[in-house]
Amino acid sequence: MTDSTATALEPAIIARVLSESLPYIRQFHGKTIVIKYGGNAMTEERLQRSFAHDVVLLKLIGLNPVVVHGGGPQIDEALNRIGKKGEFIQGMRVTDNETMEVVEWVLGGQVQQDIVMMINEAGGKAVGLTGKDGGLIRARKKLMPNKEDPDKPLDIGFVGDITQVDPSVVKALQDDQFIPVISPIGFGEDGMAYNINADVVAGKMAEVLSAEKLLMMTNTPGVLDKDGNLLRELSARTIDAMFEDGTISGGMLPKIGSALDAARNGVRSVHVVDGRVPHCLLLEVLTDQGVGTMISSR
Ligand SMILES: Nc1ncnc2c1ncn2[C@@H]1O[C@H](COP(=O)(O)OP(=O)(O)O)[C@@H](O)[C@H]1O
Ligand SMILES: CC(=O)N[C@@H](CCC(=O)OP(=O)(O)O)C(=O)O
Repeated sequence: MTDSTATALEPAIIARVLSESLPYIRQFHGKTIVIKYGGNAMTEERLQRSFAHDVVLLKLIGLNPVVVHGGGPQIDEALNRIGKKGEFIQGMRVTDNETMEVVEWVLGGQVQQDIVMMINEAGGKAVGLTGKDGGLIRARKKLMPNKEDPDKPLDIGFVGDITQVDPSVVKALQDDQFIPVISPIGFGEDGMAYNINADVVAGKMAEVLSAEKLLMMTNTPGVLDKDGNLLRELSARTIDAMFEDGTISGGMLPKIGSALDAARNGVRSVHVVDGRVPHCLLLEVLTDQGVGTMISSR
C-alpha cells in the first residue's frame, strides 16, 4: 500500500461508519467535541493525515471539533539538540527558563503550525491559538504537591496551573466555521508564559465549552490494568486505587486526572483512545465500536 492510499478511508471503515453513523450525526449535530492530540500519537505521517481527515469530516457533518495538542516527544527532541534532557515529576516537565523558550517555540511555532497545515490541506479551515491569544488561558505558577513534605511544595519552574479560561475567541472561530487548534501555553498576571500539560488544557477546555465529548488520543490501547489488559471503562473509585498502587503513572497521571475532572464537571462522555488506530476519531464518535477506555465519574 502506498502512503497516499494508506491515508484514505479503508473500505471496511467506510461501510461501518456509513451504516452506523446516522443516529450519532443527529445526536451530535452542533455539539462541541474537544480532541486532545497527544505528542505520542502524532509521530507517524500516515496517522497525522488520518487525524486531519477525521477532524475535517466531523466539522463537515455539523460537529464542532476543537483540537488541543501536545508535543512532549517533539520538545524532548529539540531539548536533546541543545544538549538538555527532559525531566518529569508526576507527569509534568520541569521547565526552566531555557526549556520554556524551547516549549514555546516547539508547541506554538512548529507542532501547532504543522497541525493547522494538515487540517487545511485536508479541506478544513484551522486556526492556531496559544493560551495568550484573546486572553484564552490565564495561569499561575504551579506548586507541585510534595508527598514527602506536604508543607514544602516542589518548584518545577515555569509550569502553570490554569486560573481562568475565556473561551470567547474559540467560540467566535467556531461560529465562523473555523477549527481552533490550541497550544497548551498560558499567560500569568506576572506577564510570564507558562507551560501547561496539554491533557489539563484539554480537560478544562471541554468543561468551559460544555463539550459533549472529550477524546484524549494517545499511544496505548487505552488505560491498562496491572496485567496490561485494556480496561473498557474506568470509574472514579478504581482510578484512586490505580493512582495509589502506581498502575497509572507518568504521562497517564495528568491525563486521567483531567479526564475525571471533565467527567465530574459536566462533559458527557470522556474517552482515552488509541491514536495509533487509523480513523480512531470516526470510529469513536460515529460507530458503535469504542476504541479505548471510557472514564466515568461514578
Ligand atoms: N495504566 C496505564 N495504561 C496505559 N498507559 C500508561 C499507564 N500508566 C502509565 N502509562 C504510560 O502513559 C503513556 C501515555 O502518556 P503520555 O506519554 O504523556 O502520552 P501523550 O503524549 O499521548 O499525552 C503511555 O505510553 C504509557 O507509557
Ligand atoms: C507541564 C508539561 O508537562 N507540559 C507538557 C506540554 C506538552 C504536552 O503535554 O505534550 P503531550 O501531550 O505530548 O505529553 C510538556 O512540556 O511536555
